[in-house]
Amino acid sequence: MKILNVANYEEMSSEAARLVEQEIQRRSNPVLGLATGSTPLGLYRELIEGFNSRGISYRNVRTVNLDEYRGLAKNHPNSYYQFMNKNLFHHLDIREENTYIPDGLARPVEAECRRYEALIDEIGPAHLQILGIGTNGHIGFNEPGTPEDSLTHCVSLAESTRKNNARFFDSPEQVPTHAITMGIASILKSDKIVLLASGTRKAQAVKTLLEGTIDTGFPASFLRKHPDVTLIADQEAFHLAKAEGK
Ligand SMILES: O=P(O)(O)OC[C@H]1O[C@](O)(CO)[C@@H](O)[C@@H]1O
Repeated sequence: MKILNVANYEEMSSEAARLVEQEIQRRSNPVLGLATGSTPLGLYRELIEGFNSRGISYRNVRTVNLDEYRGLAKNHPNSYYQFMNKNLFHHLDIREENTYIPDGLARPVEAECRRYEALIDEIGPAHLQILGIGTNGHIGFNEPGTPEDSLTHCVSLAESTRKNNARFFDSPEQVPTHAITMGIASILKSDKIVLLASGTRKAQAVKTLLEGTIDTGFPASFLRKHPDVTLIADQEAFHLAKAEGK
């Protein structure tokens, strides 16, 4: 794993944007794997800036998102479909039909998971996948216990994840109990992975990622088996690992 230890959130975001833009400029039909959550918001602001002032076009870019809440319609304010439109897609020249996110309402859910995995294989896998990390080591919505060979599937969200994400909803009870997520194997299909971590809240997760064992108890640990992962983390996120000389 390559490690970029940066000063702060802004630097993490601009380093990540630099890697994404490099990928876009060197390919005729780039495929980006995208994430939600608060961590990539700064990256998305940088990409919008790159579109507005550095002339980076998304006309030929296709995107596949990691996950979507189960039971939320596309037009629900907390759906990841809305999140992506509001925080990125609506500010770029990307074509709507080139942006893919699981359908949180599709039934049966197993068919939607199979459709999404087939889509990843058909248009992708991603040339570059952006990831955040949960405090419990989840990537996408792959909670602890998820097997390494998992493909897109429906998950029951950990209470800690629902609690962490409650800040985006009017009340904690409104956080959906389930989600559709790319599996660990689906994520590892990507050519390159860029994992972002910022703030003291993520320090224990970064330490476990770098120093713990590779097993299902900490899903992000499987990233250590991938040949091209770059961790971009700021000083606060690194401080526990650093305290032990890492
Ligand atoms: O970036 P945040 O908001 O800390 O979330 C971390 C992770 O949790 C999720 O939002 C899912 O709960 C992921 O999409 C994200 O990578």
